[in-house]
Amino acid sequence: MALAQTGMVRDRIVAANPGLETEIVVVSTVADRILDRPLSEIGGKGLFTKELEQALFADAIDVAVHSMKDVETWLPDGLAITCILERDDPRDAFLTAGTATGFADLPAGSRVGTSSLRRGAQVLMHRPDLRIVPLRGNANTRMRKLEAGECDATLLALAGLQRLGMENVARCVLSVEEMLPAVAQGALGIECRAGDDDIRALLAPIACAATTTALKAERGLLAELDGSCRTPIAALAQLDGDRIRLDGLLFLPDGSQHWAVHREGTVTDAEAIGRDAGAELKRAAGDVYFAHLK
Ligand SMILES: NCc1[nH]cc(CCC(=O)O)c1CC(=O)O
Repeated sequence: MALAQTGMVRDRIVAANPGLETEIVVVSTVADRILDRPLSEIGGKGLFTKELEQALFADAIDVAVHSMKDVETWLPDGLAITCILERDDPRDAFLTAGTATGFADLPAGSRVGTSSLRRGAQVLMHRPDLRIVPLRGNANTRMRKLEAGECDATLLALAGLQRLGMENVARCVLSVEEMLPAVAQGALGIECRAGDDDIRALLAPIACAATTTALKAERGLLAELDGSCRTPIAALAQLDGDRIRLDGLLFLPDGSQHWAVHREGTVTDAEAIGRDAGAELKRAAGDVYFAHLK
């Protein structure tokens, strides 16, 4: 998926800057190498970005293409996300080798394969009778495991499937009411050295203002909470002209309890709206919740 989306972003950069010469440098990350444990156990999301950031510092690359979902809340000094592209569909897709049309009609006791705390908690919130089993690997590996019967169903970001040209494997796309996406799901961002004005200028034409605003709110919410992969959090901001609506959910990992927040306001306040929503969730869930996750 990373290679597919990097190629797409490169094509966008070249389309906006005709004649520009580019080279794709493949950098593998810890998250690519350790596939047998949940990310929440290995240590969170820096795992997708650390080696790319080292390559930026070392001048081995000039831009790093990230799924914004995998980008930590705080970036290292000297680096910046200078460009966020127009968001693809942020929703999750439901996949099964059986006959179910969504997780709502899976037989009781079915095993849903996911190593995402957010997806697991949210499935259990709606269907406490289902079982969550760990499942990692790229989309093809997960499909193979699904077909081999390691689980009865799984969930994957629709945007990722689309970038691989695999959206047809989805049995259905889950509504955001059923499965609120991860912060920034479906959005790609470009990180570069903060002072690199030449690169900034090349990227400016492909940036999306609406997505940038939505992510300010969602990432603002995350920043107020413990924005690591150990906290099951979901959030989605939707824009309508100069209005922004933000929905957030915080769960206990077993789905037995959740806290919801909804905020509306004007786009200029996006980040404050996110922070405010995050603070409300934090207050509602209480310190005990966060102590429990540490
Ligand atoms: N955690 C891996 C990851 N990071 C971003 C995406 C999906 C693509 C996106 O959100 O841009 C995925 C795969 C998935 O969750 O199914």
